[in-house]
Formats: sequence, C-alpha cells, structure tokens
Amino acid sequence: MPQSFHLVILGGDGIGPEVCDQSVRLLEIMQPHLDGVEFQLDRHSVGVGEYQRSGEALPQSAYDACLASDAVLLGAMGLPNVRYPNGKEIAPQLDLRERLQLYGGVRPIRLYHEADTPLKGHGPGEIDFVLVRESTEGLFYGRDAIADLEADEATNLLRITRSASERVCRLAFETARRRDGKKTVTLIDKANVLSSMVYFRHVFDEVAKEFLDIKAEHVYVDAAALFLVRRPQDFDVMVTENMFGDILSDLAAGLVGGMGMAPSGDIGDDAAVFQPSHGSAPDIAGQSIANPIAMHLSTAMMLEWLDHPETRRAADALNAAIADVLSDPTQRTADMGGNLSTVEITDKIAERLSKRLQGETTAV
Ligand SMILES: NC(=O)C1=CN([C@@H]2O[C@H](COP(=O)(O)OP(=O)(O)OC[C@H]3O[C@@H](n4cnc5c(N)ncnc54)[C@H](O)[C@@H]3O)[C@@H](O)[C@H]2O)C=CC1
Ligand SMILES: CC(C)CC(=O)C(=O)O
Ligand SMILES: [Mg+2]
Repeated sequence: MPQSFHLVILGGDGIGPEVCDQSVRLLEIMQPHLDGVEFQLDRHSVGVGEYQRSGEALPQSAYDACLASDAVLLGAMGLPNVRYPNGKEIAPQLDLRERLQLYGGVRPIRLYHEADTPLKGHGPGEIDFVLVRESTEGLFYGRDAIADLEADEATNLLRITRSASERVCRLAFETARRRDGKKTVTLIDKANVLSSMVYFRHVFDEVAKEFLDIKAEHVYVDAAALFLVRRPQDFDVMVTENMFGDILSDLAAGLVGGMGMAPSGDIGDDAAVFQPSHGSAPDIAGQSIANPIAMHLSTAMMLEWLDHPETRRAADALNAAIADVLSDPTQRTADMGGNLSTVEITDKIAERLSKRLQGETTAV
C-alpha cells in the first residue's frame, strides 16, 4: 500500500491561484516517479473571492480539511480594496496561523545567481540564511481591534508569552543545528526600549542553554536592517517577533531577487502551511507574469517536512531543478528582468525536475 499524503490546496486571491496551480502541476509531474507515495490533493476555495461568494473567507469545511491534512499548500490571500464591513482586512491566512497554532514562520533566503541581488560581490549561496518569525502573537496580537476613527488616539498591544517564545526559539535553534551553516542563532529584538523584548530576550537566553553547540547572539532590529544590507552573509538563523519578522523578511527577499524568491513554511506541532512570503500582488494579478519560484520553493519545503524518504528525494530534486534553471540568468520572470511567463518558467523547472527524478544530475 502506498503511503497517502492528504495535501490541502488553497489558491486564495490575486496571483495566489496562478502560482499555486503551477506548484500543483509539479506535484502531479513528480507523482509517477515516487515509489510508495501518493498525493491526495484536496482543493478548497478561501480568501476574498470566497468571502464574496459565500460570506465566509475561511469556510468551516476548508478549516476542517486543513486540520485533518498532512500539510497545506497556500498561494496568497487578501485584496487591499475588499474588507469586512467593520473595515478590517480579510486575512484568513492569519486566522489559520492562530487557530492551527503555526508558531514558527520559517523563511529561508538564498541567492541563486549574482545577477539577482542588488548588492555587490555576492555569488550563488553566499547569501543563505533563515529568518524564523514568531507567528501567533507579538504586535499582531492586537489585530482584532477595530479602528475608532472618531477617537483621539489608537493603541495596539505587543504580547510576548513564555510558551510561544520558548517554542519559536527552540525551532530556531533546531533549524540552526540541522543546517549546514554557521551554527548561530541571532535574536532580533528591541530590548533597549521595550520591556516585552527584555522578556523575549530572557526566554531566548534560557532556551540557548539547551543548545550549547549553537552560538546565540542578540542584535537590535534597527541594526539588523542595516546588517542585512551591509553583510547578509554573516547571518545563519534569525529569530524574531511577528511584526519585525514580517518586515525584515520582505527586506531579505529584496536581497535575492524580490518577493517571488521568498518561500515560507508556517510550522506548528500538529499542522503546517507552506506558502510564499508574498501576498496576492493585485498589481500584476491576471497577467500570467507572477514569479512562481517562491511557491515552488515552498512546495519543496513541504515535501521535506512530510519526512518520507521519497518526499525528501522529491524535495531535493525540485530544489535542484530550480537551481538548474536559475543558473542561467536569462531564465527569469518580469519581476527579475526576464520575459518568461508563470507557466513558461514552470515548464523549464518541470523539464529539469523530471530529469532529476530519473537520476540525471548534470546542471543545464
Ligand atoms: N501570506 C499572504 O497571503 C499575504 C497576503 N498579503 C496581502 O496581499 C495583498 C497585497 O499586498 P502587497 O502589500 O501588495 O504585497 P505583495 O507581496 O502582494 O506585493 C508586493 C510587491 O511585490 C510584487 N510581487 C509579490 N509577489 C510576486 C511574485 N510572485 N512575482 C512577482 N512579483 C511579486 C508585487 O507585484 C508588488 O509589487 C494585501 O491584501 C495583503 O494584505 C500580503 C502579504 C502576505
Ligand atoms: C496579511 C499579512 C500580514 C501577511 C504577511 O504580510 C505575511 O505573511 O508576510
Ligand atoms: Mg509579509
């Protein structure tokens, strides 16, 4: 009997379904090459489009499917001009993170070709780090508050708890231990100003004592923004609060080609959602020009996370196929200065993927 993996597919809004469909195509291409593994693909409609159709952005049936799944693959959700009647943004991806307790936003950043970075003097693999973003609290804790436009002030609470901090810091140290990197975890905080950050640092330092083989260091978030641009090669694994991580992960994406190159995995103890770090990109939606690579790299993260020898082999083959294609700087979508469409660049990755899965390992 093959091992069946129940994968929930949530395309979402804007470019979400465009890039997600292409990753599903890659899963279907790899399926016959995998021994004893079967993907059961379970598609659900979620997001702003679904809200406009049914009145629910995350229908119960979709949530239940995520809860029962082995993993979720998500495109992107939200559209800036469509909101709930109370003015709040429709963001069921944040509901999923909180309801499924996906505490660790794991966001790898890797440079594939020197032509893709605005920085001078960095070759392939020379920018290579992972940002781990706490994804259930921090400054996002206040996101349910409704703006009172008649009031004279507005306040949001930044919440840091021991349990959420311990688990995300442990995930960061475990990530550093697994990676073939500098074996260093850098806490990005603002402990020079906020007591919540003094507490976060205190918990980080406690967790660091469980990982004596890994170097632990602290950098303030403003300096971290500077160092990311000036010397990104010095970072291995960073761990930080929700909002800092949201902002710094877009900055980091900009170092390696933009949002179309930034994958992520939202990891919990019982569930995981894999999605690009980007949003629904309404400015380019519907034109078939979105860069699907962040989505494909997120798919590779999912296959690795499923932790079966054959899904691990598929993840390696997909990562290698993407690196093969990106080794030629003329093979790019418009956001990175090329002229390939979403489908065309996936075609090239699919061709290399099939070869990789058949055992051919030479790069193009
Ligand atoms: N995880 C999610 O589902 C996320 C959802 N959002 C939502 O998405 C909507 C749009 O947000 P924005 O601030 O515009 O952020 P965005 O990430 O959608 O777009 C920012 C810029 O990056 C470009 N971009 C993003 N992904 C790209 C790709 N794959 N290929 C080529 N170019 C790409 C866009 O064209 C735009 O210029 C908002 O409603 C926001 O709340 C934003 C971030 C994450
Ligand atoms: C709706 C957004 C806050 C999501 C986001 O920006 C992200 O996941 O990076
Ligand atoms: Mg973001």
